[in-house]
Amino acid sequence: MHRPWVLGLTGGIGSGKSAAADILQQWGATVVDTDQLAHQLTAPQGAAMPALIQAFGTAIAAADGSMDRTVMRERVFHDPTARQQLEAILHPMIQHSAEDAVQQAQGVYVVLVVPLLFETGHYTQRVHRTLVVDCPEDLQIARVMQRSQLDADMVRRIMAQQWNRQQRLTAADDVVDNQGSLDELQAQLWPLHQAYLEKTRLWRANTGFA
Ligand SMILES: CC(C)(COP(=O)(O)OP(=O)(O)OC[C@H]1O[C@@H](n2cnc3c(N)ncnc32)[C@H](O)[C@@H]1O)[C@@H](O)C(=O)NCCC(=O)NCCS
Ligand SMILES: Nc1ncnc2c1ncn2[C@@H]1O[C@H](COP(=O)(O)OP(=O)(O)OP(=O)(O)O)[C@@H](O)[C@H]1O
Repeated sequence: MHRPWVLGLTGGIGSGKSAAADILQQWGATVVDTDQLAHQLTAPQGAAMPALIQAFGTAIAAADGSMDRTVMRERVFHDPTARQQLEAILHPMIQHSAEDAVQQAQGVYVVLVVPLLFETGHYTQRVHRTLVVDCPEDLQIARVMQRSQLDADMVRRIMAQQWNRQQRLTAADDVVDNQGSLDELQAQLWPLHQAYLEKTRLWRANTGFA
C-alpha cells in the first residue's frame, strides 16, 4: 500500500495550528484535521453518538442528536475518568478516519493536524516529520477566549491535559513561533514548505509513490 509523505502538525490549544495548516493548504498540501474528524463523528447521526450515549447517557446529546459540547467539556475537564472514557471511544474512531483521509489525499503532501500528537503516541510512528506551532501560554488563553465563550479557568484546565511548551519544543523536528502576525507566521512557514516539498520528492522517488 502506498502512503503519501505526512507532516504531523501540533501545538497547544489556540496556538495557531489551524492558521498554519490553512497557509500550507493554500500552497498545495492536503490538510487532515483530527479536530474536524472528531466533530464529524459527534455531529447529528455521527458514528460515535450511539457509543457516547451508552457510556454517558442522553444528557450529553443535544436536541439534534449531536454531542452537546458544552456539557461534555464540563464533564471531561473536571473528571479524569470521564475524559479517559471519552478518549477511549473517540480516539480509535478518529485514528481510523484520519488513516482513511491520509490514504485518499491528493495534495503535494499531507498535513495531519493533531492536538494530542505527542500525548497519545499513536501518530508519532505514522508521520514523517513533526512541526510545532508555538506561542506563549498567556497568548494561547487570550486567543481562545477571544474566539470562543470559554473562560480562562476552562482554557487552563484543557491546557493542563496537554504537554507543556517545553515538552513540545523538545520533541519537535521543526517549530514556528506564532506570537507575531499571520504574515510573520507565513514567512516562517515558506522555507519549511520548500523543505517538505523536497522531502516529498525524495520519498516518492524511494517508494514509487505516484
Ligand atoms: C471535550 C470536547 C467535547 C470539547 O469540545 P470543544 O468544542 O470545546 O473543543 P474542540 O473539539 O473543538 O477541541 C478544541 C481543542 O481542545 C483541545 N482538546 C480537545 N480534546 C482534548 C483532550 N481530550 N485532551 C486535551 N485537550 C483536548 C485541543 O487543543 C483541541 O484543539 C471535545 O474536544 C472532544 O470531544 N474531545 C475528545 C476528542 C479528542 O481528544 N480530540 C482531540 C485530539 S484528536
Ligand atoms: N498570528 C496570529 N495573530 C492573530 N490571531 C491569530 C494568529 N494565529 C491564530 N490567531 C487566532 O487565534 C485563534 C486560535 O488560532 P487557531 O484556531 O489557528 O489555533 P488552533 O491551535 O487550531 O486552536 P485549537 O487548539 O483550539 O484547535 C483563532 O481565532 C485565530 O484566528
